[in-house]
Amino acid sequence: MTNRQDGLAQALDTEQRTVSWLYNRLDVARDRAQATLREVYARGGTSGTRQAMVEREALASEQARRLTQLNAVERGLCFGRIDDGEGQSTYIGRIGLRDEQHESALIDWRAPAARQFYVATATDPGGLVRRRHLHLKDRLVVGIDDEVFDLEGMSEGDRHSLVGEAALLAALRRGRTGRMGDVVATIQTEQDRVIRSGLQGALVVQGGPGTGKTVAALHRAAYLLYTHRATLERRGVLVVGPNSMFLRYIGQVLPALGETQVVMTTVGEMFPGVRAVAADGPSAAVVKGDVRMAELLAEAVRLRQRAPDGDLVVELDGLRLRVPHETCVRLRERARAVRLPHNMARKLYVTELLKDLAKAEARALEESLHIEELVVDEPELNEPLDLESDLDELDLRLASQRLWGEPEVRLAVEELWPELTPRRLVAELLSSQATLWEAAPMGLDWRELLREPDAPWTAGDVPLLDEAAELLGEDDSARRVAAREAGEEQAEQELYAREVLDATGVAEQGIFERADVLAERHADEGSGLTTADRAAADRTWAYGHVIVDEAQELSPMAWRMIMRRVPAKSLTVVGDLAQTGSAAGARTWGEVLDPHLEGRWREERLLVNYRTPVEIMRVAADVLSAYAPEQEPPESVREGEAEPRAVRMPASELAELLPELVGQELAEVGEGRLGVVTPDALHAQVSGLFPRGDLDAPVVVLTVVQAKGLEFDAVVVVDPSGILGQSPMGGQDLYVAVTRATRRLTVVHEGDLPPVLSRLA
Ligand SMILES: Nc1ncnc2c1ncn2[C@@H]1O[C@H](COP(=O)(O)OP(=O)(O)OP(=O)(O)O)[C@@H](O)[C@H]1O
Repeated sequence: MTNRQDGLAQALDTEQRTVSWLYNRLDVARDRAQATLREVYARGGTSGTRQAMVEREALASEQARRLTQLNAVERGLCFGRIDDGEGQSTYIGRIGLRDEQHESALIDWRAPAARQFYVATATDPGGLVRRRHLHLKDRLVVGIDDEVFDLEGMSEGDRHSLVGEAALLAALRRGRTGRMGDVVATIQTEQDRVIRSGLQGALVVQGGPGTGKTVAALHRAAYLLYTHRATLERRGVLVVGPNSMFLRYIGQVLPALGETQVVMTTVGEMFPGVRAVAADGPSAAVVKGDVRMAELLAEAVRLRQRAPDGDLVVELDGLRLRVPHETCVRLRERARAVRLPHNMARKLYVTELLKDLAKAEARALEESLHIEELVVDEPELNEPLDLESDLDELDLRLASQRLWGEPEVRLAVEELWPELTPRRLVAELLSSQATLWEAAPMGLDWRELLREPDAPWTAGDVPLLDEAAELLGEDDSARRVAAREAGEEQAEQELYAREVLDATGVAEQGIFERADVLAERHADEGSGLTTADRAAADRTWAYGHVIVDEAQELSPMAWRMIMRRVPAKSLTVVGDLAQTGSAAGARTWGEVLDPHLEGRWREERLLVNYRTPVEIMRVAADVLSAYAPEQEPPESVREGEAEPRAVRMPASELAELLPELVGQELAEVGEGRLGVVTPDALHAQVSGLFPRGDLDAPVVVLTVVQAKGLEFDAVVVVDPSGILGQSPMGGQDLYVAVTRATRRLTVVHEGDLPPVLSRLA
């Protein structure tokens, strides 16, 4: 055995001992959590005092959460070690663990003490002499990578055990599984800056394809939850992605980091009860996303607050109740002046109108009595009646209540100031040429909006529904009373919770930070709902932090909706302006963010591409310089195994030749995954050539919109000219398509290759 092999064997042996011991600590922690859970359940169901119940619930859910977390970190529990010049070693892992003496044995990757593992460089080692990556298979240490910052500072023994292969490159060479994995072991310094950036304010992460924007944003979510758990568990974290396929692709990253309480959604799903299933054409998308749609909707609501053409006349039991036109106008203006949402202002309007109708009823009654000409002997009874002015407040209230029960009165109110739901307002608006014409501000091409009344909702409609909900408001007085009562209850719950923490000693174990968090979790006693569940179901939920991925695709109207979800304006905005595919999307970050944040946002740039090898990136750079010359392509971190190529294939032979080509490519990537990216128009036809597959299937056929944010070992781009021509952003679409591959790229074309791909000719 050479000295070096000897050193490696020794190092593996040493690390194995540490790692086995750490797994043992993990098992002990799990057993303890399980035992506590069993014990809590054994104490019975809903019997006992309220305090006992709260105590049981608190312990049970907390231990269950802890167990989930402990189970999630089984794979790759410990992945790194840093050594300082004093001979001190620190192990870094997915979770923090302590030894029997309560001394720290494994440091959570998010803790400040772990930071040096990610940021130390040869020029600025920050006191480290070595950084070591540990590669585990199950619980076995199978490999070690060392980076030495100070050879002199290391002991003789350690110098012998030095091992080196860049951990990052090893991670990047791994075949894709169809799901994004976490990268805790290999976070790069520029990504670490993004991940650990403060919670306050908005952080924009701009970077080319494959620069790790998504992965960094997700690790940032885990970091923020760890660092600000009290705030964020209470308010929740929302991740907004471009489509449900993408959400499935990234769905395992946070659970693998032990974080399960994050709400993930798309713009099309952000209005509870509505699922956007259709897509808008580029022109309609631009108009729907235009910020002037907010004015149009506000005007559409005003148009639903009508005054009758002449006087308001309601026929009731043979009486004609007449409210003069001017009175109706005055009532409407008074109700508008309170500046409440439509449905709330309606209450005021109806109350006032009913009073006027009650007076009108009295007048009508009086007139009818006069007509009958009551002649009585007693002279004082022959005085003209004045029923209207005889009505006092109580009479008016009673009369109003009675009138509100009359269908004729309801009908009249429905005509003048109807109660509206967002869906009704938007559906009726978008299918009425006359209303659109009347409500649209100058210069907005409202004709693009026209559609059938029962047309399915699109993702572009969802921000309109949300805007409408704001303008209409809901009558939430009952909910507010309940909330006030719940607030009183909360104080009581907190007291119980604090007692629980003290009594059980759980607080000392550092599992809970705050009694109010615990109390809030139990305010929903019996429903079993978590913060994430409650937040996802509530349109008006105010999140503690929002992460928007592929943020360049969002329209100004979608931004208005997102900003409503995060009043504290604590956001991570992740995207690439060079990949904007939606005609309604962003051209600059300032243009979409300044209206909400007035320049109060900071930007980090990621410049290194971890996905696409140099050879493929050269092709992508040609596309970028033709269609978005102001944008810089990122620099690839590695060389590829194969030159990208173009294959000519007549459309008539696609059915036969494409599966053949895909088969060859699949054979090249072995266990890896392959994505076929097509123009929208070819998607159905090409999909039909392959067994239907989701992300885990070896072959997936996608449009560019669906492929956004995803990656595959091999990519076959079909009909690049079709992609270029399918929308005003076709150039950006082609850039997205050719940057999805981690190893191999093939472009299939029928006619001449578009000039931007001439490198492949
Ligand atoms: N530090 C890292 N260690 C290991 N792998 C990494 C690292 N950073 C990024 N990667 C890998 O690079 C690939 C691209 O990352 P990601 O999808 O986050 O990029 P992106 O910038 O969001 O790309 P796009 O703009 O195309 O959506 C992923 O497979 C990711 O796991």
